[in-house]
This record gives sequence, structure tokens and C-alpha cells, in this order.
Amino acid sequence: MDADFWHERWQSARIGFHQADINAHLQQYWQHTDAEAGDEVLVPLCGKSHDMRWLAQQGHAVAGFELSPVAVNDFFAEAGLTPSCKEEGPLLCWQQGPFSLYQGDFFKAGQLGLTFKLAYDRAALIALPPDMRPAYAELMAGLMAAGGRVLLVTVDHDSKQDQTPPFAVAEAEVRALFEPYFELKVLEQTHAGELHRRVASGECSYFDELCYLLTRR
Ligand SMILES: C[S@@+](CC[C@H](N)C(=O)[O-])C[C@H]1O[C@@H](n2cnc3c(N)ncnc32)[C@H](O)[C@@H]1O
Repeated sequence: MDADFWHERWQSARIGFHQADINAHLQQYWQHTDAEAGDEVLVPLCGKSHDMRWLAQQGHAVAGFELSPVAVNDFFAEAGLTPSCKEEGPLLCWQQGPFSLYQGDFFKAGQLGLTFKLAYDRAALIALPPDMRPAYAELMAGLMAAGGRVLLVTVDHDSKQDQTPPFAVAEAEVRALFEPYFELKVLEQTHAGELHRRVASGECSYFDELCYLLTRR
């Protein structure tokens, strides 16, 4: 997707991907990252996710990357925080308390010279069309320290409406993208079945969520 697609989504508040609750996979599987309080967590394509607040509650600093100024503004406003802002290379860094939200194109994050021991991707990989995913995996590999861990949450489905996110990314593709850089373990695969609104409406016959642990070599 190009930047205009996402800016338009945020400006018109068409953000069905935003979850009111903390992600269940994050709460259940974060412990598998062996995270230590104080470690900063990279959250690519972060939106205004409440999951960042949950990570901060676990004692982490959070480095989110997000294209939309609307999302960044909403995140701090909803948290009751007033951030400061400074230029960091090609990005703007909005910072307050444990949160540093880098506003701009995540694909420029390599220019900041940062490395992370922890990362959390929910709806980032699956927001990207196929041709952008190899560069995303390479960038994530470049940002993670050796031994660093990524909790990755993806979806797989057979929707005919496959031109817009959330894109189906099958396990085989996740392996092809990340295994050159990471050890990969599937933590869970949930089958939503008929209870899922996309299945109930006939849009797809299955809609699965997969949760992976990636460990940087
Ligand atoms: C599907 S949403 C997921 C947001 C968040 N991870 C969540 O779970 O709610 C994808 C987000 O990525 C942002 N985004 C898309 N392309 C981006 C890019 N190149 N750099 C930074 N953010 C981007 C969009 O604005 C959008 O907020």
C-alpha cells in the first residue's frame, strides 16, 4: 500500500484494524520472548495500538514507528500524555514517558542506527503487499540484535477481497521471509471458524491467526 492509502484511512477514521482490547496473543506469549523489564520494544507500523501501553506496563520502553500523524497524536492524547518532538534523521520522534513514536516511513528506520533486543509485530507484516515484505523482513533483521526476539502475529485466510489488508500470509511465506535471519517457532495457530465475521458473511471459508516467535541468529 502506498502512504496515501494509510493517511486516508486515518483521516477518515476507517481503522477497523485498531483493537479496543490488548491483543490476546501478546498477553499469552510475551513471556516467550524472555523479555527483561527495561528493554526497549520495537513496534513497527504501530498505529495507536493499546498494546504499546500494555508493554509499558510490563516495564518496557516502547519505540513505535508509524506513518500517520493522526495515529501518533491520538495515541498520546488517549494516553493523557503531551509528547515533545524532535527530528531524528528522516523521521520525527514524539516522546513522552516510556514512549518514543517515530512518525514517518518505517522503511527509513535503518538510518537511525538503532538496534533492539525485542520487537512486537501485530498487523504490520500483514499490512504490507507481497512485494514489500522481503524488504520488511530484511529491515527487521537489521534492527534486531543477535539473540533478539520478535513476537509476530499474522493472519491466513482465503478471502477473495485480497487487494487490501489484512493480507493473508501463509506459514510457508513467513518461513521464506524470516528463516534466512531468524530461528522460527510457531507458538499458536487459531482457527476462527464460523464465529469470525468474515467467515460468517461468506467472505472467506477460514480466517486463521498465527503467532510466531522469531529469534535473531
Ligand atoms: C493494519 S495497521 C496496524 C496498526 C497496529 N499495529 C495495530 O495493531 O493496531 C498498519 C499501520 O501501519 C501504518 N503504516 C503503513 N505503512 C507504513 C510505513 N511504511 N511506515 C510506518 N507506518 C506505516 C499505517 O498507517 C497503519 O497505522
